Amino acid sequence: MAGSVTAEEQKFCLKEVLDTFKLCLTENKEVYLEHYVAGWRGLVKFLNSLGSIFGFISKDAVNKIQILVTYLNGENGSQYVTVQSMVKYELDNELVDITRRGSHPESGCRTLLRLHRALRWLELFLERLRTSSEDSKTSVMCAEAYNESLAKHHPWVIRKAAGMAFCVLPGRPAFFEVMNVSPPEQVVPMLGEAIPLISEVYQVTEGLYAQHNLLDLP
Ligand SMILES: CCCCCCCC/C=C\CCCCCCCC(=O)N[C@@H](COP(=O)(O)O)[C@H](O)/C=C/CCCCCCCCCCCCC
Repeated sequence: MAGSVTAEEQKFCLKEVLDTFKLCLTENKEVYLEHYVAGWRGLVKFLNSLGSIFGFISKDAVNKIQILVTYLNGENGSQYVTVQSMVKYELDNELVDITRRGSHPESGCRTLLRLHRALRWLELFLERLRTSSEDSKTSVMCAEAYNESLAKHHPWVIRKAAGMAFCVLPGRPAFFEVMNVSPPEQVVPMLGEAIPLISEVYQVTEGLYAQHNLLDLP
C-alpha cells in the first residue's frame, strides 16, 4: 500500500544503524547529512519500541530530523549534502542565529548541533553497554552517559523528565533483544564496531563546529 509503513520497516535493527554510520563519512572526512539523519531515524525506531514514556524525546528527535530533511530536499538541497557544506552555506548567507535566537531559530547548524550533542550521549551509553556485565542496569548506564553529556545543555524540567524515563528502561537482556541482532552474542562485537564509527563522526563534527565557534548556538 502506497505510503504505509510495515511493522518490519518500523523495527529497529542494530546492523542497519551500523551500516548507516559506515556511510556517513566521505573520503575527505566530511559528514554526509543524508546518512547522518538516516542513522538518527534508525535510532528513533529503537526509542519508539520502548514505550510512550519516551515519546517526548522521540518527538523532539523526529522534529529535528525533519527540519534537516526539509533542507536536504529543498531548493538549496545541494548546499546541504555534507555538514561542512551546510555550515559554509548557512554562515556565508547569514542564516544562523549566532548569539541569540532571532530570525533563524531553526537553522540547519543549530538543529544539527542538538543531535550532535545527543550523539555524544549515544557514544558514552553504548560504550557502557558494551563493557557492562549481564546484571548491569541500563537505567544507570543511560543516566551516567546523559549526565556526562546532554544534561548540561538541558533545563531542570527536561533533566527531571529524562531521569524519570530512564528509570523504566528494560533490563540489559531485554534491551539487547530489541537490538534485533542474531545471534544475540553478536551484540557486543557489533557495538565494538559501531562505537568507533559514531565516535569519528562525532569528532569530525565537533572539530568543525569548534573551528567556526558554533558549539554554543542558541
Ligand atoms: C544502539 C541501540 C541502543 C541505543 C538506542 C538509543 C536510541 C536513542 C534514540 C534517540 C535519542 C534521542 C535524541 C534526543 C535528541 C535531543 C536533542 C535535544 O537536546 N533537544 C533539546 C533541546 O532542543 P531545543 O529546545 O534547543 O530545540 C530539547 O529540549 C529536548 C527535548 C527532549 C528531551 C531529550 C532528552 C534526551 C535524553 C537522551 C536520550 C535517552 C534515550 C534513552 C533510550 C535508551
